[in-house]
Amino acid sequence: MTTVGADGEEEMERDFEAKLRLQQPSMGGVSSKAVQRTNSIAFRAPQEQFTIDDFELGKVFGVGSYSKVVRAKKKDTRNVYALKIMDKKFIAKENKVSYVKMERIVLDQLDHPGIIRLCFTFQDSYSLYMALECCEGGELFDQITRKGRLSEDEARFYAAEVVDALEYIHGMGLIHRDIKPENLLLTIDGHIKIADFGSVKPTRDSQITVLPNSANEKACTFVGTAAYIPPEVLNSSPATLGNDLWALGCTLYQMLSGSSPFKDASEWLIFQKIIARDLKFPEYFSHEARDLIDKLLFTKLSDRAQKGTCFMKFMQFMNARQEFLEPGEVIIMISMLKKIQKLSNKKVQLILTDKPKLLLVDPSKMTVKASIVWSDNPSELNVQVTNSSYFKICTPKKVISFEDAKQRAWQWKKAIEGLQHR
Ligand SMILES: Nc1ncnc2c1ncn2[C@@H]1O[C@H](COP(=O)(O)OP(=O)(O)OP(=O)(O)O)[C@@H](O)[C@H]1O
Repeated sequence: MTTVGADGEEEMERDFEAKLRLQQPSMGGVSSKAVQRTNSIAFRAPQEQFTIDDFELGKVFGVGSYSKVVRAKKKDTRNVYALKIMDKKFIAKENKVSYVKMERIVLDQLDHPGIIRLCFTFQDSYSLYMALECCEGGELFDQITRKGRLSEDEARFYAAEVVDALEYIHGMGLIHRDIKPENLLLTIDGHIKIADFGSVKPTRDSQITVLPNSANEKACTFVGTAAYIPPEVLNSSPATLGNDLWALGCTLYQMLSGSSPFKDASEWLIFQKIIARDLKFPEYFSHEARDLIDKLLFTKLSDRAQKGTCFMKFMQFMNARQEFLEPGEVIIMISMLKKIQKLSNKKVQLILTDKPKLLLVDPSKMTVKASIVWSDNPSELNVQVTNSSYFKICTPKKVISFEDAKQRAWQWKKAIEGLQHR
């Protein structure tokens, strides 16, 4: 980890600000592009000249290990933010400079409805401030604590949203490394947003621009939270995407049972449990939930990270209570999309099955809202792609427009046309 003195503080201020310029990575560009290490970055979220007096401060949303997050209303615009306030001296003393820089730089380049958005930053002599999109619904952790545990339907809904955002994060070549219910925040209307990107690590082929050395930094350093750390990290193996799968397994277990699977009185005892894979399922877990969690918590990394099997188990878990599927009917493609309407846009799951069937499902209840009449004839059913994020499904009666944050518009067209020509 970086040792920080007065120079460290200066470096932190400089990197936090956007004094430096450079090309932005092309979003959705070539995935094999190497991690860009650079001294200069042109930030999307601007460094403003605001002061804390420009805001009316409200309740404290939460306190992290090196920050306090406060509800803050900008006096002139009346816009509300979650202001993450970090004391410069404390950050320097606690060696958290690299975390702050990483979070600032990474959040700036991410753009997904399931990820907290960074709006702008500013600073004064004592503190660094990050104005984040506000999550008024609190932490998923509190939701679990309040209810004791969540139903499988609720867990399915949250798991689908987390997986959606995590797929995007992994697709950008990032390992989050601190997935846990405390870092899954809820919007006022109950949707999940992943927060706390201080522990993020870019993979070698990441599309994200980072500062020099930060891709190698902390590679084998112990980061994250004890109860959610995979066994290989305890053996000093470098971080992989498998870290987040393991943590997702622990989080899903916690949603369904109320506590994390390897909970114990001390970190040492927790680590013993993790290494021994001392995993017990309450008897009320469904077969599908057990199966998925069991897979996500495979000790052997190569088994855990086998994408196909994980996806299959996830689908089985998601399908477990979906009466709209006939026995043996298989989901070919599923996406959380925005259905674009005149007055307000709506989040929907678009599902394509092998029947073939095209269904619009309410993601919070997993109930069918509408079914698009299937036809093998392209004049009666076709997909028009505007760009990788926008497409329309057209039938003689109806045209439905969608926005796909994961930019899979062309994949949707291919999947539907593939079934028409089967
Ligand atoms: N955008 C937000 N909206 C509402 N609350 C938030 C937001 N961001 C963070 N919080 C709250 O503040 C807490 C601390 O934030 P965060 O995890 O980012 O801080 P940290 O110092 O990086 O913490 P950690 O110790 O987990 O690394 C969160 O757990 C959450 O309760």
